[in-house]
Order: sequence, then structure tokens, then C-alpha cells
Amino acid sequence: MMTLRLFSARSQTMFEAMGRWAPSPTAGLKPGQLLSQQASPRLLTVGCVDRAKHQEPPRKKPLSEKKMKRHFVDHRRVLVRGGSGGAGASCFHSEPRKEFGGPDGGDGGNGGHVILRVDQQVKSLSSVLSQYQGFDGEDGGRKNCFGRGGSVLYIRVPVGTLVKEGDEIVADLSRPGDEYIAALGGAGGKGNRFFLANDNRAPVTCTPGQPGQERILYLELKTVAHAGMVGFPNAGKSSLLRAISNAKPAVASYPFTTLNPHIGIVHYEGHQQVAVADIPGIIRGAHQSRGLGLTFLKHIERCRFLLYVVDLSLPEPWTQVEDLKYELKKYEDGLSERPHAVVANKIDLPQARANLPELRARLGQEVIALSAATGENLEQLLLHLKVLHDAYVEVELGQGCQPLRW
Ligand SMILES: Nc1nc2c(ncn2[C@@H]2O[C@H](COP(=O)(O)OP(=O)(O)OP(=O)(O)O)[C@@H](O)[C@H]2O)c(=O)[nH]1
Ligand SMILES: [Mg+2]
Repeated sequence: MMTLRLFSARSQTMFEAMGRWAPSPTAGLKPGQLLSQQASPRLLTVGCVDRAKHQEPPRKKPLSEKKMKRHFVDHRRVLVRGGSGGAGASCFHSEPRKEFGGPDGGDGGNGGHVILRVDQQVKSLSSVLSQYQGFDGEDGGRKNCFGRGGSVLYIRVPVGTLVKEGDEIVADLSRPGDEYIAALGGAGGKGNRFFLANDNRAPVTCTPGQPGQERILYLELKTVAHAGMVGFPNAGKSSLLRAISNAKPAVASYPFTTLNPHIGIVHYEGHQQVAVADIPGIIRGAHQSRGLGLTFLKHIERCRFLLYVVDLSLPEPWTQVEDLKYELKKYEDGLSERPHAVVANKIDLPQARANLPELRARLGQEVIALSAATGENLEQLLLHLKVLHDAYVEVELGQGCQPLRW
């Protein structure tokens, strides 16, 4: 009787404490009633169950150019720290009937390095974090057991990553598979076995592991490709890249559709591949950082040869080539002198056909007139691209360098 009274008093105080609780107005209803009044009957139809069963997994949507721009990061500040070495052990061998077994403390393992490694699958520095800590080595153990060394921590970076420490360039990772040790792991400590000497048969000394190296590095991405397409906005660079390669940059009739470089691979016989970069449109005054000039121009620096893409349907198309060359020259001396070809796009338009003879006469050099939209004369560009590529390979081999391969 006493316990019952106690329980009811406690439960009453509990309900008082909850206070907010009140029975739901539907609490008294039966389950069937509740369903028919409140839940939508559509939820229980056979059709819906069927549809749910045969629903396809959601497909990955291709990223829009705007989103891609958000994901495209071309510079990063990274703090890298190598792993610390493990500590050496201090202990003595012990065995029944063997009183003075001698020192048997093993050495600690070395800390793991942090290494930057070029991976062709990585397209920007967006996946690179702001800090990396290498793996530590294990401590040494009894019975002369050495600690395991820390594993190497790899940071995957795209082709064309420039590594700077302060203002100094410390590495240029321009080829697939290139590696650079960003931070060294610390050395492992010595166990007391290491200090065994003729004059000291029972050393107790052991040393701790060294801390790993710590550095602040600045990573900067500059697109690397064999050919770079340079042109004013709307010249048709992205359309051209779509037409000759497997890349799918966005195409639209407004300027600055492309906001970050795209690389497409053109395949030739004998597994030869030429990488072509679609560089965002350049405007007059880009070398003075007009528009996003400098951020785009830096991506041209690493291209081995250039394709000046001109919109032939505009009046006086030769001024486009002159302006582009001027901008490149102002940005970096000698950049406009690189091996190049002039590509006159939109030949399918009548005004473009009319402009072609004068463009050829004014420039005094070969002009590849084509249409990215209809595919007219694309073969001439492909053949010329191969000629430029072969000449580049020959020059590189002549200088004893390995040409860039994709
Ligand atoms: N008639 C015609 N239109 C073309 C041709 N090539 C491209 N265009 C059109 O020109 C417009 C611009 O094409 P894009 O390929 O986006 O030009 P872009 O040079 O990449 O432009 P940005 O990315 O802004 O620098 C689009 O409306 C295309 O459809 C062509 O050969 N003929
Ligand atoms: Mg474009």
C-alpha cells in the first residue's frame, strides 16, 4: 500500500514536470479511422508501390559551368607536417636463469613523409585541404623490436601544380606521376640497445623520436597542355574543343561562358594524343588584369603551342589576332612568339566567307578557316595540330628533354 502510494506520487510529479504534455485529440480514435481521415489515401495505392519498386537510382547530373567554377580552385595555402618518429625503448632482456640479459630496447620507427603527387584524374586544387599531418612512427619495443615506420601520406594534385615556399618556386609538377616531398617525417629515436658499448654494458639511455618537418607551401595551378586555344569571348573555342575532342565544355551565345580551363584529348593513330586546352576568353587590357585577365592568361603560359581562334564573322577579324598577340606579349615576353596557328571560325556564315581573303592577305600566314558548328574543314586543323605536336616533340628530344605525354 505504501509503495503504491509512493509510485503514484512520483508519477504525478513527473507529469507535472512535463507540463507540456496533453493527450492528442486523435488519441482516442481507432487506427483505421485515423488513416481514412488524416493520411492521404494515395500513399497506399498499388500504383505508387509499383513505382517505388521500379524507381531508378538518381543519376548524377553533369555540373553546370557556374558550379564547376565554384569547384575549380587554382591556388591553395597548405600547412604540411611530417609524421613524428617513434620513441626508442629502454629495457633489458629477461629470461629464467639469465640475470643480466643485456639491453634489448628497439629503435622507434621513422615518421612518414608528406608527398605531393601528380594525378591526372585530379582537375583542380579543390580537393587539397589546408593542413596535412603525416603518420607517426611506432615506438620501439622489447626484444629489440623496432617500431614500424609511419606510412607516406600522399596529397593528390593536378598536372601543372607549382609549389612555392614564400616567393621561391621549390617544385614544378608539370608531368603526370611527378612527386615532391612536401614535409619529411622525423627520425625514430634510438633504443638502449643502440647505446651498448664496451665501457657501458647496461645503458639505460634511449632517445625520443624527432618531430616531423613543418612547412607552409603555396600551391598554384597553371594548366598544362600541348596546345592552348586563345581567343576573344564567343569566338567559338569551346565549340571547337567539343568538335575535335572528347571534352564537353559549355557553349552559349553570351561572352564568358567558359570560366575555367578545359582540357580535351585529340587521339591520333599509333596511340598518339594531343592535349588541347580551352582557355576562357581574353579581352583587351587583360594583361593589366582587366576582366579576369591575369587569372586566365597564366593558364596559357604552360601550353607548348597556341591556336589563335578568331571569329571570322566579325568585321576586321585580323585585329583580333593583333590584339591577342599584344596581350600575350605584354603578359610575358616571348609568349606570343610560340609556335602557333590562326584558326578562323564560323566559315559557315556568309559574312565570314567574305572576310577570309582579306584576313589571309593582312596576316601573311596560313589561316585555317573552319566551322566548329558544321564540322567543315576540321581535318585541316587536326592535321596542322599534329604537325605542331611533332615539331614540338622533335625540339624536346633534340634538347635531351622528355616531351609531355598524356
Ligand atoms: N555559326 C556558327 N556559330 C558558331 C560556330 N562556333 C561557335 N558558334 C557559336 O558561337 C557562340 C559562342 O560559342 P562558344 O564555343 O561558347 O565560344 P567561346 O569562345 O568558348 O566563348 P567563351 O567561353 O565565352 O570565351 C555559340 O552561340 C556557338 O553556337 C560556328 O562555327 N558557326
Ligand atoms: Mg567557351
